[in-house]
Amino acid sequence: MEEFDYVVVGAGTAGCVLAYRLSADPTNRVLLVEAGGWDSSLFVRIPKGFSKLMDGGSTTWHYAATTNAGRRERWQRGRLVGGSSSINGMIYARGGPADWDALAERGNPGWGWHTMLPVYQQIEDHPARPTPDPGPLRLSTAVGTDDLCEEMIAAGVGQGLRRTDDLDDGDDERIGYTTATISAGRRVSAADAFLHPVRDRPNLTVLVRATVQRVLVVEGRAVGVRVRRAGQSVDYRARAEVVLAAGAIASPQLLQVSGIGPGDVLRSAGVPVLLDRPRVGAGMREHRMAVLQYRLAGEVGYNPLLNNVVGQSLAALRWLVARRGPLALPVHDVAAYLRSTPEADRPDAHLLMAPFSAAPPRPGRALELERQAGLMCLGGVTRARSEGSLEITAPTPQTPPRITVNYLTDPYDRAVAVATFRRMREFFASGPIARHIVAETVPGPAVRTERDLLDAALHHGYTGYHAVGTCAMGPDDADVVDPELRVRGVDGLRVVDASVLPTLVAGWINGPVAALAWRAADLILGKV
Ligand SMILES: Cc1cc2nc3c(=O)[nH]c(=O)nc-3n(C[C@H](O)[C@H](O)[C@H](O)COP(=O)(O)OP(=O)(O)OC[C@H]3O[C@@H](n4cnc5c(N)ncnc54)[C@H](O)[C@@H]3O)c2cc1C
Repeated sequence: MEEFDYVVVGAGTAGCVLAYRLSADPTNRVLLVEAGGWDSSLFVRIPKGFSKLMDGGSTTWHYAATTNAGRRERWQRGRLVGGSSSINGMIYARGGPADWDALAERGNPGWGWHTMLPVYQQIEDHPARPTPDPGPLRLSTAVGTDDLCEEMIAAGVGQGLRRTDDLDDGDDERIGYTTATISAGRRVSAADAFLHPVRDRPNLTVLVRATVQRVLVVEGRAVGVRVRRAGQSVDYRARAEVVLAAGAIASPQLLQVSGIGPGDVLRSAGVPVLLDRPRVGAGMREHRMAVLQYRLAGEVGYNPLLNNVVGQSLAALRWLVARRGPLALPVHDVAAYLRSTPEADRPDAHLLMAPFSAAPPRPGRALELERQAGLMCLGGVTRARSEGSLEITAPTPQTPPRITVNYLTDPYDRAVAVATFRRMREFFASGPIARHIVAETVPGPAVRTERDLLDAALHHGYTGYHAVGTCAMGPDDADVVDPELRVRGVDGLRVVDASVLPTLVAGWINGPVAALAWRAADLILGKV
C-alpha cells in the first residue's frame, strides 16, 4: 500500500488550499485524490462559460434534491480539479465579521473574526485592498459593465443603501459591483490560485479520475482510503491523517458509506455501522434565491447581445481577443446587502442583479436568455435557518444520496423572504431604472400575498449552491466534528469543506470555504 502523511479527498476549493498548505513543508508527503479530471476546458477559463459546464456530465456532479411539497430540482457541483470553484458564479465575499464571531460564540474557539481577517489578508490579492504582500487568490471588481448596472446601483442608493466599491467593507446596507474571483478577464478557481502553482512539488501527488470509495478505519483510527480508478481498487495509507474535502454533499456521503452516520440510515443502505452518529448529513442549510424579472423597453442589457448566435460569436471573439465584454464577468454584476425590515439590526438579506433575464428553464438545457430585453434580481435570506438532510441509500458513493431541502420552512426565513421580496420590488418602482421597465414578468404583479410570494420563491427561484452544515462543527458530543474539525469518535480523520459550517454566512461561500481550509491547515500542522 502506497503511504503518504496526509491523504486529502477532493480537489475542490478546500482541497486545493489544503494541498498548497500541507505540501509547503517538503517533509510532508501529500496525496490529493480527485474524482473528476483536470480543469483544462476553455469553459473553465471563460467566466460566463460556467453555464456550459453545469450541464456537462464529465465536469459536473448532478444530484436530485427534493424540495418542499415534493418538488424536485437539480443540484450541480464541480467534478473536476478546482471542484465547484471551477464551475461557480465567481462572486466573492468574506462572510460578515459578525458571522465568524457567531461561529466562535457557538463554542468554536479560534474561528472569530480576529483570527479570520488575517487569514483573508494572507489569501487575497485584490486591487481594491492593496497590500505589500498579496496572497495567491486574485480578485477583481466587476466594474464597467452595462449602463443599466449604474441605474440598478442608483435604485439601491435611492432606497438608502450605501454605494461601495468593496462590498466586504462594512456590515451596513450597501450596494455595488460584485467582487469576483476573476483576474484579467479569466476565472481564478481554487486550482488556479492554490494548486497549479505548486503542482511540481515532489512531495505532492495529485490523482485524478480517482473516486474514493470509503475511508479505511482500523481500531478506531482512519488509516487510509480505498480508491476506484480505471476499474481498479487501490488502497492508500495515511500515516498522519485522512482529510475529507469532498464538499457538503460528498463528505457526509463518504462518512456514511464508511459506516459513520445515523445507524438506521446506514443499516437500510446495507452499510455495517461503525459509529452511530445521527448528525452526519443532518442540519443542511441552503440559500433559496427568489426571482424578480422585468421586461425592458428597447434593445438594452445583455439579452439582445447574447440571445442569438451572431451576438454570442461576437462576445466570444471579444473575450478571446481582449478578455473583455459580458463573457468576462461573473454571473451577476451588482450585489447588495439589505435589512428586510427597519427592525433588523444588520443586513439579513442579499440581492444579486444583472441586466439580463432568464427564459423559462427547459429540461436538460443550460440557462437561456429571453429574446426581449429584461433584467433579473435575485434575493435570499442571508442566514437562512431552515434545515434539510442528506442520507445514503446504497453502500457506494456511486449512488447519489437522498437530499431533502426544506427551503423557507422556518418562520424566520419566511418572514425575511417575504419582506425582502417586497423591498426588491420597491427598488425598481422609481428612479431612472423604472423608466426602462415595461412589465414585471416573474413572478408577475398578481403575486402579492405572503403565501403566493413564498410559493413563487419555491417555484421560480433558484438554489443558492451554498449547502453547508452536513458535518457541522460544534462543542457538543453530538456535533460531527469538533472545533478543530476532527471527526468525533475516529482518530486521524477530519472534514474540511463547506459541510463543517453549521450556519450560512453573509453572501457567498467560496471565500469562506477557502479561508476555513487555510486555517484548518494550521490546525493540522499544529501551528495554532
Ligand atoms: C453552480 C455553482 C455556482 C456557485 N456560485 C458561487 C459564487 O458565485 N460565489 C461563491 O462564493 N460560491 C459559489 N458557489 C459555491 C462554492 O463554489 C462552493 O461552496 C465551494 O466551492 C465549496 O467548496 P468545497 O471545497 O466545500 O467543495 P467543492 O469545491 O465542491 O469540492 C469537492 C471536490 O471533491 C470531489 N469529490 C467528491 N466526491 C469525491 C470522491 N468520492 N472521491 C474523490 N473526490 C471527490 C469533487 O469532484 C470536487 O472536486 C457555487 C457553487 C456552484 C455549484
